Amino acid sequence: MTRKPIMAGNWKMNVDHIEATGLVEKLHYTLVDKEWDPKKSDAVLCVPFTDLRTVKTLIDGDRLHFGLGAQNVSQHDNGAYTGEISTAMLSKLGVQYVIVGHSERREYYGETDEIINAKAKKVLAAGMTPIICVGEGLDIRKAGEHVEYTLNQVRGTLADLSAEQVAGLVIAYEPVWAIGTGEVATPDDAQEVCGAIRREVAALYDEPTAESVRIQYGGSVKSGNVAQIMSQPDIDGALVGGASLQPDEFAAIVRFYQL
Ligand SMILES: O=C[C@H](O)COP(=O)(O)O
Repeated sequence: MTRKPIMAGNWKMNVDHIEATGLVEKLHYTLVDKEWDPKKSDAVLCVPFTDLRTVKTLIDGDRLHFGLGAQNVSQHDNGAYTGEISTAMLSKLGVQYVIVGHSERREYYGETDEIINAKAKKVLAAGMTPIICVGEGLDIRKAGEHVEYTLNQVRGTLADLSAEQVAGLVIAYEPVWAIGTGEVATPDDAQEVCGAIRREVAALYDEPTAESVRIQYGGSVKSGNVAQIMSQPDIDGALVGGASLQPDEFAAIVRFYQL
């Protein structure tokens, strides 16, 4: 089984909808210049809610080979949840991927594995693909408990999902201490946990499901370290923050196989 690499740019709370047009166009032209082959890697743009419509219009109008992603969603269907956005609203806009449980959502907005699991179920029910984030903080890493801690998050966030659902989704392993810090996990560190996640999926489901699920690494991924990270057997892509705001950098990450 060969898993198609998936590079997702998480713009976080950056880039308004006017700026988004320039960023997407620059990224597109850089990739065209460098002869990116979209059959070799998926490129997904996870943009702020207010940019979704603009980016979707560009993708459709210019037939760009980018997947469209959101960074969060409500676990509720509709109703009195001021400020929230539903899966139905996202799927109507043509969103294909939704990041759920990013460590910033866990840390600043109190998202638990139960909430993230509920969100993932809603995303799947709406026909979109969740990118489920897991990963340990520095204290857990220092205590040497990072594998068990992360696997616990995997079990919690995948609870009650079917093998078929898990086979099609994306799990992003992001050690919190490596996010936005310039401190990248070594390829071996990243592989240790990504390999453990795949074995856990095999134990919870079966081998074909584990072979099919795509596992990303995230945390200070740049053009200079992506090739080494991607050379690891259980790493199928990257969830990229800061470097996804720079068209040259993100284009190089998407074309990691040519570096
Ligand atoms: O979602 C992306 C991650 O939080 C990684 O962010 P970063 O590439 O800026 O370290």
